[in-house]
Amino acid sequence: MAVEPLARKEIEDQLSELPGWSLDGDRLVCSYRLAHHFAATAMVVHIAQVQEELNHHSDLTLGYNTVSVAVSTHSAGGKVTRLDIELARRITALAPVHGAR
Ligand SMILES: C[C@H](O)[C@H](O)[C@H]1CNC2=NC(N)=NC(=O)C2=N1
Repeated sequence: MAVEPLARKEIEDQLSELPGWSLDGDRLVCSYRLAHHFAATAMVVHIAQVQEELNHHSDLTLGYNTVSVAVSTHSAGGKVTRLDIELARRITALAPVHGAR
């Protein structure tokens, strides 16, 4: 079943419950800072596990002690859908486990 792009108002409502996340063009983005490189790497692996579970994948960028995430739904023309909101919620929930800020 095709997943539909969310209306701007709906995205903004959802973002109000996703601290640190914002809309950058058509993508939801968030950047985290961690204590050191290994912690950042572990967070990337954790996010990858969740993405495989959801079958929905972000563009993930690993820095020295940073993790940046950008997500949109390819099959919806690169727009934000409920699948992106769900992934953002899951990443937000796992971030504190890694001490990410
Ligand atoms: C075949 C597989 O279901 C698709 O390629 C999935 C995988 N992960 C995906 N991730 C994202 N962000 N958008 C998609 O449309 C998407 N599609």
